[in-house]
Amino acid sequence: MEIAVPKEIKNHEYRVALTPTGARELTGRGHTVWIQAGAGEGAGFSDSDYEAAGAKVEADVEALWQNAELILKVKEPQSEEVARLTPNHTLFTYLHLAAEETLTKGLMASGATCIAYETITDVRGGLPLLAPMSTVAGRMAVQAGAHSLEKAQGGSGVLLPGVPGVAPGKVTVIGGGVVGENAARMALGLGADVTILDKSIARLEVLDDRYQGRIRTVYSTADALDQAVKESDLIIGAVLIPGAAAPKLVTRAMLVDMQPGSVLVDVAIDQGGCFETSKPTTHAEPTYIVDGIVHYCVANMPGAVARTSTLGLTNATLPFVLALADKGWQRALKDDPHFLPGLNIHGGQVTYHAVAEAFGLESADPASVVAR
Ligand SMILES: NC(=O)C1=CN([C@@H]2O[C@H](COP(=O)(O)OP(=O)(O)OC[C@H]3O[C@@H](n4cnc5c(N)ncnc54)[C@H](O)[C@@H]3O)[C@@H](O)[C@H]2O)C=CC1
Ligand SMILES: CC(=O)C(=O)O
Ligand SMILES: [Mg+2]
Repeated sequence: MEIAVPKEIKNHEYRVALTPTGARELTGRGHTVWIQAGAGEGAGFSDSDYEAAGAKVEADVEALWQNAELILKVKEPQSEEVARLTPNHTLFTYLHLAAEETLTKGLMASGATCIAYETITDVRGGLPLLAPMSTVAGRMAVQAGAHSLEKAQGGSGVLLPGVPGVAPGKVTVIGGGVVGENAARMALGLGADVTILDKSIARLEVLDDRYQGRIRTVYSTADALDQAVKESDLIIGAVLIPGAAAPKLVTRAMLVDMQPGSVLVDVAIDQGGCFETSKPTTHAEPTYIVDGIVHYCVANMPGAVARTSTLGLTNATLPFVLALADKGWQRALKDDPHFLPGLNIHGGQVTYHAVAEAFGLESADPASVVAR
């Protein structure tokens, strides 16, 4: 199969979708890998590293896309990339479509087959291609939040660990999944006073058992959210309803109850965000202030630590990439019931129910699409 790996073009996105190690696996099975010149540089891989793995380096981005059957990316296609997609392409990347109507319609119009990393499942009910980047983003969320609390960033001037004789800052994490647990672990490590809110009792049980009372667990209700808003120096938004737009859990009206200079880090921004006042930001300008509250809403947080993130992401994606290359998308999805929910768009139709629902569209059943 002809496989292309473009250089990412989203703001400050330095990850790459395939490492030289992955390229070697593919070329060793007889596939042709085209890597855009410089695509791996941000993650520490040179063009010659890819050439040594049997890949071909292509400087002409139009030719790269035109000749490919399978396109491997990290972030959702930007508008100039959507324009390059055709019905001959299978695109494998993060999509987060429920928050992006224009992108959804653009991908439908392209006729391409679009498979999203973030909706692939596993036997334990997890999201194995989201998890590694959620781990990174959760860990970064506390760094970003702690920095945003500094006065020069518009913050309240609270140091999360406190000092002897001065109480630590309070951190509330809404959503105790992969992002939430990793954020809580980092906040705990810093010495902050940490609470996790979740709707899942089973998840709260796991966290309670794992952290033995060092992290407070609270069932998420409107009352619990009101309380969190009044008390917290830093709130991290980490909820997810897979594939769907995030629920707005903190409204603008609630911000008046927060201490001025407190910080909201909305990691769930890639699914539209869980604070009413969130809007996507970039690493170039990560924060803004609404009603005295600092908001950090970067939709590609792991892009900033591209070396670690690329290695973590590609470890998880490689088996799926190999299946797509060896079998073609239809067989690969048909053979694996956990890969099948990755199919978000095919032949102009949305094939993921929560995405279709977000925009009032009809969805096609992915199982019948792959059976065709
Ligand atoms: N901004 C960025 O760069 C990145 C963003 N993310 C995003 O972070 C979000 C969280 O991802 P994961 O932790 O992997 O998901 P997850 O599925 O592991 O965890 C989500 C948690 O939210 C809980 N939840 C759902 N609705 C809730 C509610 N109303 N109140 C309280 N808890 C609720 C669930 O029970 C679950 O425990 C996703 O939107 C993901 O796409 C992930 C990586 C990078
Ligand atoms: C999950 C995601 O959107 C990212 O890693 O950028
Ligand atoms: Mg996005």
